[in-house]
Amino acid sequence: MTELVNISGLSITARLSHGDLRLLEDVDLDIGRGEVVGVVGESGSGKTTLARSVVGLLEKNVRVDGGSISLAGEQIIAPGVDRTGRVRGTAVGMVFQDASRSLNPLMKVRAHLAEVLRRHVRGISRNDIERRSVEVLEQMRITDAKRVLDSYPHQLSGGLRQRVAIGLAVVTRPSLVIADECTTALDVTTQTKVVELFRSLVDELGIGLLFVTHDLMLASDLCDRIAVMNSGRVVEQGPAMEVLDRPRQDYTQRLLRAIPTWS
Ligand SMILES: Nc1ncnc2c1ncn2[C@@H]1O[C@H](COP(=O)(O)OP(=O)(O)OP(=O)(O)O)[C@@H](O)[C@H]1O
Repeated sequence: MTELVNISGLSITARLSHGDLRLLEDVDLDIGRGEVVGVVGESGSGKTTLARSVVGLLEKNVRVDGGSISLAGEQIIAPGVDRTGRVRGTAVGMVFQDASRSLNPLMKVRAHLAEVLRRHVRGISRNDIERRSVEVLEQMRITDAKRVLDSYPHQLSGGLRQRVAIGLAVVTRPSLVIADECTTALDVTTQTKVVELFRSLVDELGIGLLFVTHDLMLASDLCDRIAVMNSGRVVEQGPAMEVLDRPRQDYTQRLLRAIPTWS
């Protein structure tokens, strides 16, 4: 599998009024093209910090003080280096937890897609915007794309809104998508459909997917590899079935025991 993302020895610290707090400690993680890598762990283990570091969306009090992140061979993050502005929204798409919050309630879906396309595809024509918008919604398995384009977010179901949010993340044809707890707000049936959609997008488009979740069952359904985080460190990583069926670390075993239906 061709390597797409290489995270090597990444350490990140937050500056607080009473001193420094280590958020990530010496994290190594690779993502290949056409590969889904799940990042799992308890609340506060550092999953979101890791995901946001790849797109440079860290808060002002947070700094990278060791290691690096490369995307398609280009270093985008290192101490004192932040080239994420040039890949965010173009080479890297993002989907966050709550689609209704990432969509502007006053804008129709058509205007959302047009805004992203105009921002990232210089000189794109009106016809191409319309063509690409319909195409991406169809890629999201949305059958009535024209109706959805003419809808405001509140006129769509939660599942459809999340499909639109995923469409917005992939409309610029990124090589990597980062999804942070993007199914958490959905009911179980809709979660399953979103997971199936992600799997087919990754297989069809050959993108890499970094899938952050606290839900190990979901991770087992979708991910090729899994990294388990605890207190800012990756404590275990490997092929999903290996990590989940034969966990080596006590911490992973405890996470699995906390799922009543896991056997
Ligand atoms: N800017 C910041 N300043 C101070 N502390 C921070 C900052 N950002 C994150 N943290 C702390 O770092 C730890 C890791 O947070 P992070 O959001 O990455 O965890 P998480 O695994 O994604 O958790 P959750 O599943 O609840 O979203 C938490 O204890 C959090 O409070």
